[in-house]
Amino acid sequence: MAAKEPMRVLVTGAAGQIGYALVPMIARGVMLGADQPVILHMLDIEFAAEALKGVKMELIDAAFPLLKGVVATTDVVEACTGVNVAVMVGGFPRKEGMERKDVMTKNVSIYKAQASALEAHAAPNCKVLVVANPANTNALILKEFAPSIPEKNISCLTRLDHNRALGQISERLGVQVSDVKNAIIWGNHSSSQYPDVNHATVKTSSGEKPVRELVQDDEWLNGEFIATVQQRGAAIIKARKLSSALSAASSACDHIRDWVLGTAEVCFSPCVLFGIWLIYMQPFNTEFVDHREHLFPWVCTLMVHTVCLLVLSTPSQ
Ligand SMILES: NC(=O)c1ccc[n+]([C@@H]2O[C@H](COP(=O)([O-])OP(=O)(O)OC[C@H]3O[C@@H](n4cnc5c(N)ncnc54)[C@H](O)[C@@H]3O)[C@@H](O)[C@H]2O)c1
Ligand SMILES: O=C(O)C[C@H](O)C(=O)O
Repeated sequence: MAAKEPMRVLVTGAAGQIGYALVPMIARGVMLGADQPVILHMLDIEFAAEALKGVKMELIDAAFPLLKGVVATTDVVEACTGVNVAVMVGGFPRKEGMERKDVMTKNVSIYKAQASALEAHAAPNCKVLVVANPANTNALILKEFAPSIPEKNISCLTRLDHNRALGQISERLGVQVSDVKNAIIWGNHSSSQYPDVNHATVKTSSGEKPVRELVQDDEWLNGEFIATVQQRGAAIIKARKLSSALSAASSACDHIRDWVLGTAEVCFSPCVLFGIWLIYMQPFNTEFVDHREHLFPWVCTLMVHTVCLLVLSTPSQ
C-alpha cells in the first residue's frame, strides 16, 4: 500500500508546557494514527523563539519515523499555511486562585489575529481545536474572525473534563478506565460545567452496567464526583504550581484522533449505532449536530455536540 501523504498539524504556543508534551505525541502518531506521516508547524511568540528552536532540535534528535518536517516560526502566516489540523494552545494559563475567565483579556486578542491567518492560509476543511483558556470563548472569537471556516470544524477542548470523569469513575470502582464510557460534560470548560454520568456504563464480566447501579452512592455521584471534575484544573495548579499539561496534551490527541478517525469501539463493532459518545464543545451551536460524515469510514459513530446557549449569554467563564 502506498504511504499516506503527510498531514500538516499546527500547534500554537508550542514552546510552552502543553506544547512540549503535545508535539512528541503528534510526531509518534498518537493523534492521527501510526501510519499517518505528519509535518509539524509550531508557532510561538518572539519572546519564546529560542525555546522554540530548542523544541525543534529535540524533535529532530528524537528521530520520529512519522515526522516528515518541522516548521518552527514566530510568523503566524507561515505557521498557518496549508495546515489540516490546528491545535490552538498559545496563550496564558491562570495561576492559583484565579478563574479561567481571568486570562480572557490577554488571550482573546490572540484568537482574533490567529483566526484571520487560519482563514486565509489553512487547508480547506482544516479542523481546529482551541485549548487555551477560556477555551469556549476563544473558540467563539476564532469562529467570528474566521467566518469561512465551517462552524462544525471549530471545537474546543472539553475532552480533558470527559477523561477526568472517566478517571474518577474508574478509580472509584476499581475498573479499567477503558471499560467506562458515555460520560457527558455539559457546559463550559469551567467550574460551572456539569459532568453527567446518567448514561455512562461500565463493561463488566456480566455485560454493560450503568455507572449509577455499580457505584450505589448517589450522594457521591451528585456531590463529590461532580465537584472533583469541576475543580480538577484548580487542584492540579495548587499541587504543581503549573496548570495541567500532560493530561491536556493527551486529551487533545484523543479529541482530534476520534474526530478524524472515529472511536475504537466502533471500529471493532460497526453494528453499534451509538458508539462512544463524544462531547465536543461548540459554543455557537444551539442544537445537537450529527457529524457522522467526519467519521468515514466508521460512519456508525454519532458525535454529539453539546448545546451551549449558556456561553452565548455569558461569554465569561
Ligand atoms: N482546555 C483545556 O482543557 C486546557 C487544559 C490545560 C491548559 N489549558 C490552557 O492552555 C493554555 C496554554 O497552557 P500552557 O500550560 O501550555 O501555558 P504556557 O505558558 O506553558 O505556554 C503557552 C505558550 O503560548 C505562547 N504564546 C503566548 N502568546 C502567543 C501567541 N500570540 N501566539 C503563539 N504563542 C503564544 C507562550 O509564549 C508560551 O510558550 C493556557 O491558556 C491554559 O490555561 C487549557
Ligand atoms: O485549570 C486550568 O486553568 C487549566 C485547564 O483548563 C485545566 O482544566 O486543567
